[in-house]
Amino acid sequence: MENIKEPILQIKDVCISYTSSTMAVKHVSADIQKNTITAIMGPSGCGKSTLLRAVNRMHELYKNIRVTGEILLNGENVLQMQPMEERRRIGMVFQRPNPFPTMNIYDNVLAGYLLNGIRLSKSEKDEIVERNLRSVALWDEVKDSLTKRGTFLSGGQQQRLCIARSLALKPDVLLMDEPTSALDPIATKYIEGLMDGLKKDVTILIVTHNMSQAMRISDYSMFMYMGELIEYDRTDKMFDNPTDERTRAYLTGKMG
Ligand SMILES: Nc1ncnc2c1ncn2[C@@H]1O[C@H](COP(=O)(O)OP(=O)(O)OP(=O)(O)O)[C@@H](O)[C@H]1O
Repeated sequence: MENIKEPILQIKDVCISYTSSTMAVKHVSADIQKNTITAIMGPSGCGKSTLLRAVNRMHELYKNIRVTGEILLNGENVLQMQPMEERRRIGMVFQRPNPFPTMNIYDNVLAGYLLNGIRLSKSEKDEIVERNLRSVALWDEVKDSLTKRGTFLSGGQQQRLCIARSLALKPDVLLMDEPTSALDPIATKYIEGLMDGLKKDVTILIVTHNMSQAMRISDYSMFMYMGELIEYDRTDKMFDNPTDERTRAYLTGKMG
């Protein structure tokens, strides 16, 4: 694989264990190119979500988990950043859309600011809400119902709202853990269609089970197997001509 010219994120020899006897992620190293989409693929249980969560320090919610190695964001160690700073710079979108149920649509977009006690003028708020709802192509659909709860929206709209909420803080990196797996095919296509346009502002790292999705949307792909990063390359190269037999077996459906 070519050298990554402008790595925004550098994962260096990361190992993650939930228990003392097994490692869920084993010595993973990878540089992630700025303003691209990188897909993380692999069979169930291979460590994709565990790795993604560590990039956002979500692992700190788990008892007894152990993370070694370094994860650098623009050269700064994420694992040692102030949690609030780290959450602002690295956003996350989950499998199930999770708008804050007590907040209306407008406040959901601003949630990162509201929850962190960051004060904004009314015009700043209006601007942030409109700009971010436009970036996920939701503005026209909700501009007349901004005071309604986010949970009134369809699943696909809720997920776009959650993406807008993450983008509102202008993160450097957006992590997405199977963001369309709970959505119908039309809502999925819609979100996939947006992603290319988001790359100019944010670097995306996405876990997906869906190989054709990875092929459609990503510039680079990683294939993980039993905690190891087996192959990492340009997506077209990996799908056309994988180097490792295990990658080939997975991509041709011979491995779960
Ligand atoms: N909270 C946890 N406690 C203990 N072990 C866990 C925990 N979460 C995950 N694991 C284990 O870590 C390994 C990696 O799991 P992980 O969820 O990261 O895989 P994955 O590739 O994301 O799987 P899937 O595609 O099914 O979501 C698995 O062996 C899993 O059983």
